Amino acid sequence: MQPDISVKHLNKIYGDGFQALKDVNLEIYPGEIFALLGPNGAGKTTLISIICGIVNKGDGEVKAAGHDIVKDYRKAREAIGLVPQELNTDSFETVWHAVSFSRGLFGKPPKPAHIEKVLKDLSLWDKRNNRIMSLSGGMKRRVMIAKALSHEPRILFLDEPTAGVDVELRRDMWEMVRKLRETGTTIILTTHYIEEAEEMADRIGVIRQGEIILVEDKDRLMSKLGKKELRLHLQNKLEKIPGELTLEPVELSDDGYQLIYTFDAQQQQAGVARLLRTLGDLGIEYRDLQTRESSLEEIFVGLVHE
Ligand SMILES: Nc1ncnc2c1ncn2[C@@H]1O[C@H](COP(=O)(O)OP(=O)(O)OP(=O)(O)O)[C@@H](O)[C@H]1O
Repeated sequence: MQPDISVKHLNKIYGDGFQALKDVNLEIYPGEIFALLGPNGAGKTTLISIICGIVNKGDGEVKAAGHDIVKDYRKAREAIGLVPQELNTDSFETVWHAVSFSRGLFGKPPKPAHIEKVLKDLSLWDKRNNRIMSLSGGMKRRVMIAKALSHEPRILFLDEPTAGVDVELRRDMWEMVRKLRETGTTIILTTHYIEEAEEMADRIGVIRQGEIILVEDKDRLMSKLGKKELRLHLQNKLEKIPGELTLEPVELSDDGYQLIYTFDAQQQQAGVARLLRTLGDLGIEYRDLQTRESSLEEIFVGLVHE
């Protein structure tokens, strides 16, 4: 199968001499949801911007839908929809007009039936005559996606689609992206959130300091890297970790008021239940507990120091 995106030996050095991408090789296939994960400044936006023709590339070859992004710029660009990180939605225009206009920017003739389908797929149909600025944050994000899909691209890039978005809206976005994939669109998203990649991606690429350090099937990657943390806020101070817990992956905070249990995302139930039972047996009381997933940055730190 011909990849929808093919990147070979791509380098990027910015004008100030900073090398943002180093020998990047990547292939993304039709109908995939591919998540590009990496910490701040890793080069995600640079890579996307090059593929989308917004930033000039250095050495190397990049193709979108089989078209070279330099020699065949128009065809390559036409195959791509981009939802940028910065949402530009302070618009007096109506949803319908904004989305139709975006299509026109690609030199495509009007096709109301397509715009209607996109708006319906994104649950924006009822809002088609509303001004964009009057919509909720979530609806505005949908409009950005609708604009990106207006010219019928087969590849959709979402640059940090849920940065700064609340949990409910994030789930909503995930659901919507999955639906889009069902229509056959190839989806590439960048994210800091490992949970987001976990929820949605078929494959994951990890980029760090301009290098793709890993491309892997999601399931395999998550079992390798995924860690969760349970933090117990204790009623009374502990001087040290009780002997019964020394075999567990438990740490005590410096002030003695928190026990921190770190576990593989895969094995949560058994370990947590055992820990809480042991605490009960020891009469150690806690007043609150929190769980959280490690951020990719933390996982990187773990990897780097291994
Ligand atoms: N125009 C530019 N000139 C010089 N350096 C740049 C330019 N644009 C980006 N960089 C640098 O390139 C590196 C990669 O930036 P990029 O925006 O691609 O990272 P990112 O992975 O998308 O990060 P974030 O998650 O913060 O958006 C950063 O160190 C950044 O400072």
